[in-house]
Amino acid sequence: MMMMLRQRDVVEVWKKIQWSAKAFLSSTISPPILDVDFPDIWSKNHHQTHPPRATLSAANRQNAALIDGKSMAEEIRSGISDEVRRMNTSIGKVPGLAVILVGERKDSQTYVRNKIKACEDVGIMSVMTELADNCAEDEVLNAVLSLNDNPSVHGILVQLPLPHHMDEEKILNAVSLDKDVDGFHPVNMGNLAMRGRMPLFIPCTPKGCIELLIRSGVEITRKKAVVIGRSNIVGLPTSLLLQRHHATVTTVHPFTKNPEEITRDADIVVSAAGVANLVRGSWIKPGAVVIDVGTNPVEDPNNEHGYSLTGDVCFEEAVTVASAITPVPGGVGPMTIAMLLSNTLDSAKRAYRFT
Ligand SMILES: Nc1nc(=O)c2c([nH]1)NC[C@@H]1CN(c3ccc(C(=O)N[C@@H](CCC(=O)O)C(=O)O)cc3)C=[N+]21
Ligand SMILES: [Mg+2]
Repeated sequence: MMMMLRQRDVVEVWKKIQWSAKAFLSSTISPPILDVDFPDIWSKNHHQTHPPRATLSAANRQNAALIDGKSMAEEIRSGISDEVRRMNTSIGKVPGLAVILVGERKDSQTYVRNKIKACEDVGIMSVMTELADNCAEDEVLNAVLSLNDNPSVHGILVQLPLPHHMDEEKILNAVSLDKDVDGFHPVNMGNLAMRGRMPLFIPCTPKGCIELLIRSGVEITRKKAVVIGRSNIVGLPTSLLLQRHHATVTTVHPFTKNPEEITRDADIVVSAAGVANLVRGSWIKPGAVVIDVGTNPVEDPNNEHGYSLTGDVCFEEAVTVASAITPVPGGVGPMTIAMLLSNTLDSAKRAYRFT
């Protein structure tokens, strides 16, 4: 069922990349795959070919330590709160975060509300720009540009995904490099990827994953790490960051042969696939550390909203095999928000040369 990228597709895609398409199509070498929109479709078969999911019982006891992202995030936030107070006392300034929300997606509204509440809790000033689903791309662009020029704003976050009619790349490129607290600007991402360079900001979720590992006493250097997923916002920067921490990193994605076997070789597994229960207990090497980035909505009649959040990892199974594991919720999610606050504080300190 896996989608294959045929040569014809590759050429079609390549035609979109105009700057050197002609040169390549007329040459004898194959065009490199620089697909701007490759289909990251995970096979749902993994679920069906496995035995039914285990449930936690005396027979399969929990062995893994729980990595408590919620309380680690609280600790970090309390430190940020102290720093914000110190800044305010000594120079009369506080960090400012601007959030741009386009459209009416319920999940995006919830995330944005949580981020703004987190700002309030630590004394970071926040401003919110809400735009309608059908607004023009230029309105979003203008909002970004005016925030770029606003000296009391030190971080700009454009909540993703944007409505389909908008050019996400164009809008993210417009965010001022030194206010890019999400770390999604291609220059920040490029600097993260290149040796000897320092990005101004590291994307929040990857940074949160590393912080979880370090605070749990997990040594990253020399470890085999597998990152499941290669999205721009999580999988890719997490791979880069683990590599900078001297792990040997393998990326698993929908075109990977034997993802189960490859994952089972890892000392550290970070899953950011966005598929509920993709990673079964059999994917985990005994004693491995599992970081579950997935926040997948699954139907849940017992929940007041009719759905609840579940990770990429089949928790009941993995918890009997791993040495440590993050829960969902209460793992990576709260750390993502803590890192956003931390990036915003860093940005304000840089802007005011406050140390
Ligand atoms: N420009 C941009 N930056 C982002 O960082 C970004 C984004 N767009 N779009 C959406 C994703 C998703 N994301 C989450 C943040 C916190 C939790 C979180 O705190 N989760 C809680 C549970 C929340 C709940 O129960 O609703 C937890 O895991 O414990 C989850 C997901 C940031 N994202
Ligand atoms: Mg992905």
